[in-house]
Amino acid sequence: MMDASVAVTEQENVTENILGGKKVAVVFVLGGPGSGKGTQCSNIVEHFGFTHLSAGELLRTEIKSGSENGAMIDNIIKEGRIVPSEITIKLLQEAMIKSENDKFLIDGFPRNEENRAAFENINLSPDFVLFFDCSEEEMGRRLLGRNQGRADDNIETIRKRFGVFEESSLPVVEYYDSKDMVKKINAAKPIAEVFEDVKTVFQMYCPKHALLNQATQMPSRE
Ligand SMILES: Nc1ncnc2c1ncn2[C@@H]1O[C@H](COP(=O)(O)OP(=O)(O)OP(=O)(O)O)[C@@H](O)[C@H]1O
Ligand SMILES: O=c1ccn([C@@H]2O[C@H](COP(=O)(O)O)[C@@H](O)[C@H]2O)c(=O)[nH]1
Repeated sequence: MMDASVAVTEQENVTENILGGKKVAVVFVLGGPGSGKGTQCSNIVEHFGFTHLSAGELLRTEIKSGSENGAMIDNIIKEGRIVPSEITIKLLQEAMIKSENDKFLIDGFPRNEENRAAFENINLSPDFVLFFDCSEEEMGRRLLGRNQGRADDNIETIRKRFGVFEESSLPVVEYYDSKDMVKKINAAKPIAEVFEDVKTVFQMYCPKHALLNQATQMPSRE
């Protein structure tokens, strides 16, 4: 797996990602439950002008909206299992089309091979995959301390989520790693230190943003 300090260059030979009439850039943000994906995505949004789409958050919003799939999604999340691809992909597509932005962090998706293949079937592919690597012990501590009232942040569901991550989600990371698309980050460090490593990856990916940020000390909003 490539270390995060190795440059990610904008790929010349990838299929163009066209969605809703615009060309979009997608970065998948993967890692175990509690590895810090959401926390670091907020920092990336602020510094590099991406829009953060958390698949889990879109599903929780769908439950709250009282949609016909709400009860089914709720049950799946409480059991730590994975929602069928067509539901999650529809929510992600709608959010990307609705957004005025053209670059997206897709956080917590794809979670299994079926998710990954279904995303490829809509002719979108990620520019790269940011993978937050952290021990279960540390992730468990963080989840139990998160205190956001999430129905799945209890010890029983956390154990199931870890099992699903190991069995179904890690193979997705391995798949992208076999294509040299994974930037692995040591997520066990304090938040600010993790972000230093994340910044290195994104500065290499979007050097124009890095220069703008250096010149103005302001978040880029291109
Ligand atoms: N590097 C870190 N060190 C210590 N605590 C952290 C770190 N990163 C995040 N946290 C805390 O751990 C908890 C989980 O973080 P976060 O919600 O970002 O994880 P996540 O990977 O998005 O989780 P999930 O997949 O369950 O949504 C939060 O309370 C957050 O403040
Ligand atoms: O693509 C996805 C993303 C999430 N889920 C379900 O939601 C919960 C919570 O996800 P977080 O990323 O921790 O917010 C997850 O355990 C799954 O049950 C999903 O099915 N598909």
